[in-house]
Amino acid sequence: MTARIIDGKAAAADLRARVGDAAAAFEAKAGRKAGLAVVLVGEDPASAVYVRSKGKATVAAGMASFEHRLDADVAEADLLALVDRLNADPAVDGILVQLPLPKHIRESVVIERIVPEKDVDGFHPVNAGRLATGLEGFVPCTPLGCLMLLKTELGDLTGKDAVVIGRSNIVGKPMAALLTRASATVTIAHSRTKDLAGHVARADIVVAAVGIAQFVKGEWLKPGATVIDVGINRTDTGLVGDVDFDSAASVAAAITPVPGGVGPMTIAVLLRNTLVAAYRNADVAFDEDSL
Ligand SMILES: Nc1nc(=O)c2c([nH]1)NC[C@@H]1CN(c3ccc(C(=O)N[C@@H](CCC(=O)O)C(=O)O)cc3)C=[N+]21
Repeated sequence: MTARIIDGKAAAADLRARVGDAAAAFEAKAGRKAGLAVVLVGEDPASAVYVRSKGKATVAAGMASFEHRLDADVAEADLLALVDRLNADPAVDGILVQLPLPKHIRESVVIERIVPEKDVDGFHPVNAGRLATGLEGFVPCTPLGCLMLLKTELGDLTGKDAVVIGRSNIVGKPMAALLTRASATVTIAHSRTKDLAGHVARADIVVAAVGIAQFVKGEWLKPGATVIDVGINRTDTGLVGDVDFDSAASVAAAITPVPGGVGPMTIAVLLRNTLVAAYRNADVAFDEDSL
């Protein structure tokens, strides 16, 4: 078998176009653009590239982009003061503080300072709790993008066996919560799971978010499985995912490539979350399921 390649770039372009329409409608109703503030601390080149592409995509979707760059040695208190200003700014609907932060700044303190209503990353513990308990909040962009790709690929996920490899707060845990909410049967595994191959062999859906290049082998997969590769690992030969793509593509029914899979969806969902925040914060009615 040779797997279908799930085109994340096309799916992301599709979502961005729908967000663009809804952003224009928001501006007409609210009399202002939806706004996203992105904060970058330091000069990490990869982070700078992401922040630039987020800003471009925000403007292209008809929303306002506010970029704040702080020196790598900025005091934690100064970053918190900026977050306070953004929390209070009515032109800002969403706030994203690019991670990772320099070692001297406590990420958890910064994330908890963002008001949950503007936490479009969905990293605030209040939003994590809302997802876990089925309340309305914000869901982290990468796992929500993965869920959208899975629903497009498979339709209803009820009763499907899913294995999520990786248990981070930003991908693995929220991914498992979303799949559970979608009535899949979910196993959360990780790099030290005993007989990981045995767990993967039973899965209709495999989400790899373990952060180890080409960790998941095609031989582990159930023939016909759907594979979502969240990994972005820079190697001598270029970008590779957490899945050994060539061996997996000969067993799976469908698989996301790296690049061009989950990554572009992450940015499109960030725009989606920002627009949803704008409608909620402006108290303008909106069918969130239309995105
Ligand atoms: N507060 C915060 N929120 C984030 O969402 C966040 C963050 N910090 N820190 C860094 C990670 C990483 N991230 C990516 C976004 C898009 C691509 C993406 O579009 N990738 C393309 C291109 C990859 C490339 O060529 O580098 C692709 O996979 O096709 C990748 C990675 C968001 N992150």
